Amino acid sequence: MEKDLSGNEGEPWRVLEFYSGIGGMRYSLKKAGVNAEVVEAFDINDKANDVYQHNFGHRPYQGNIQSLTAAELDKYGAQAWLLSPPCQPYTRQGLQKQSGDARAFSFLKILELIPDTTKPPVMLFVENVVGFEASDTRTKMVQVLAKSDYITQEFILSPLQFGVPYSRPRYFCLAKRKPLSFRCEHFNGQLLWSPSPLFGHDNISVTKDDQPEENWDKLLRSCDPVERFLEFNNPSDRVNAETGCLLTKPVAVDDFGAPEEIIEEDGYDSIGNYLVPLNLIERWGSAMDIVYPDSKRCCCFTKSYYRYVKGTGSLLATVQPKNKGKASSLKEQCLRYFTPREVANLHSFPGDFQFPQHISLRQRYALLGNSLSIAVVAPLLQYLFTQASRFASIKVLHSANAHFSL
Ligand SMILES: C[S@@+](CC[C@H](N)C(=O)[O-])C[C@H]1O[C@@H](n2cnc3c(N)ncnc32)[C@H](O)[C@@H]1O
Repeated sequence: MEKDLSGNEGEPWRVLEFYSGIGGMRYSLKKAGVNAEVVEAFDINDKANDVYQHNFGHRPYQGNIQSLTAAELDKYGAQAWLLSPPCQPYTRQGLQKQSGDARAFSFLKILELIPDTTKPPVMLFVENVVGFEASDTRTKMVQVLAKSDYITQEFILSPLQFGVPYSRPRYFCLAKRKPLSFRCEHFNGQLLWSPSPLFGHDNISVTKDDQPEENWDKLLRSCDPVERFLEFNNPSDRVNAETGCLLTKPVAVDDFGAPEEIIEEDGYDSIGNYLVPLNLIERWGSAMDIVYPDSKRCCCFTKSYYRYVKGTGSLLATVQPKNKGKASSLKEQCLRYFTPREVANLHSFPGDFQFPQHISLRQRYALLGNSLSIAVVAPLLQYLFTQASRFASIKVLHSANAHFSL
């Protein structure tokens, strides 16, 4: 029998959110319908913390996670830890130094504190880039967790598998401390490439080899079109090919093709801020990933979107040519950047998520690029917080939820 998502007989689960950024995990927890309270969030970046505070009314602990001690963590009495550590040590574009990269140290340090805490968390959730699953950091993580009595299930999933026209495959590790168990126990210790266990289908093949291309084609067809995620999508917002984008004044670009940030009089709400300058199209057009309002897929937005065009995210053609693609002149297609609100929409952030006014356009893109897809993380958290058997959950809750004081 499955337990509902409430914590300790109606009491919320106490959760710590490490590497909180702009709060993607916290939004996902809310969306998952988990009865949980984020008792503290941790991030070293003051701009990320400004955004988090603006939306949640609480400023995360601003400091290096590496310097936290087991005694400090004990004070929070948390039963679940959510972690999205830096991904640069594992990205294909990076040096792939993995656990040897200084940016990986804090994550391993925090995991190694688990046996030293008096009440270790009963659930953990880790998010990272594809590539992490083959790293020595992942090997060390699994060893540390196994030693402390955790069982794990790992996933590689993309928003495309949840109806969102957005390719952002990411690695996830879900861990539970025995005697807690997963709803689909026979996937313990496996790396799964399908969300089907999250929906209670435990008889479906979920390995990488079980995902033939025709399955992906089918998935893409079932996604919503990109236009559903646009904030400038009325005919009057579409840039006029003859007047709009051709009038765009050439914008100064740096050596990498990054346009200077020029904010139009009416702030970030003007479509004029997002037009791709013609001189940038002339220089970098062949490297651009272009999508249309009716497209069913766009590329992952990274933290360098708007600063560089190559491999950082898609551009939107606001004028649909007769022949899509680069055969038709890019200049006629009136290319524009996706706005930060549109990137947030593709990350499935709620409509009331906002940036405080002082966060610049580049900072907005950088913070969003570092964040995560709520459409993917929410069902994973729902799966994590659902216990397999009433017996197991009651037993653990008695030991894990004894009263804590802050
Ligand atoms: C991949 S992002 C996570 C973003 C977050 N999940 C969100 O929804 O925005 C990693 C975050 O970890 C923070 N960070 C990196 N190293 C840190 C450290 N040693 N201590 C505290 N925060 C750190 C960065 O500032 C960044 O916001």
